[in-house]
Amino acid sequence: MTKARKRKQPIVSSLSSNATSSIAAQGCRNVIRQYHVLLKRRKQLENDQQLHEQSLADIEARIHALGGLERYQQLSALGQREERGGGSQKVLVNWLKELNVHHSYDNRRKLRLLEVGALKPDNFLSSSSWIDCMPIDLHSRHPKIVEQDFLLLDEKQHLNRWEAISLSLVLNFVPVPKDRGRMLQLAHKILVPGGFLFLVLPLPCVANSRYLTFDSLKNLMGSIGFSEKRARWRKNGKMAYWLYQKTSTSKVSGGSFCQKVVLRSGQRNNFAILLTEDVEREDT
Ligand SMILES: C[S@@+](CC[C@H](N)C(=O)[O-])C[C@H]1O[C@@H](n2cnc3c(N)ncnc32)[C@H](O)[C@@H]1O
Repeated sequence: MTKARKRKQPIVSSLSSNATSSIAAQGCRNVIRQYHVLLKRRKQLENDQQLHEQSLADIEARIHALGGLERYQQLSALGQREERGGGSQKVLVNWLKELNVHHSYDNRRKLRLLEVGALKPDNFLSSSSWIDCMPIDLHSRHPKIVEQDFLLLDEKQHLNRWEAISLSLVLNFVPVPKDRGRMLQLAHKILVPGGFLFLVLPLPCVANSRYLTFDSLKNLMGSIGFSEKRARWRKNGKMAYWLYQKTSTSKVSGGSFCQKVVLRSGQRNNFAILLTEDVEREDT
């Protein structure tokens, strides 16, 4: 009798329990990393005066070969599954509860949360009695997720509209340091005074960057007008989480945090966040 052959599952598309093995997780991380590298390279080529169309076409083809944004999101969603510890929203909700924020809201007046980079429409379902979440993403995977680039939000329309904003694993997706800064500054502008910003980054973005340290991030956020309420990471862990509160007006001026400064040497990554001098200052 011939032995029934087991069909091999491709590492990245399988949603079976195989996918939760550490080898599969490593495979996912590798693809996600390659995707980030290609996004950065594409942005560099787009900005290059002597644009090599051939190179750009090559990058596009490689992004396409990896499966594009849809595949990237599919792999990222694997990381959000319960067996891998679930999504970061648990950390945000727990922190808000620790700060007793939930006591100020109820079914009639819920906390208005803008979730940027939402892979699922119902991440905050278990807190829906006091959180009203609007999920947005560059590419919507569900009718309830609004397809919207956060960086292109109409600032005036969103002014003072949000009591909390979540940027979980979004800043590191953005390839240009100035756009990362713009994201944080825009979040500050559209939050109500006292509003909360939840930030999640892969730990190496801060723990092993040439241009960013935990202290410099705290100062950079302070200059935008955020004070750090909570921070969490583990040595040798994968993720770092922060909760900030909008406590003051922005004080970004005089070039601090507006250009790259090497803070540490050695074998490190180039993750950086650059701010733009306050528009309000330019207006006055
Ligand atoms: C790694 S996934 C993060 C998913 C989820 N928030 C989490 O914590 O696991 C990054 C998501 O951010 C989205 N994204 C990146 N830049 C964005 C932007 N400017 N506006 C809206 N969504 C963005 C991407 O499309 C992608 O779905």
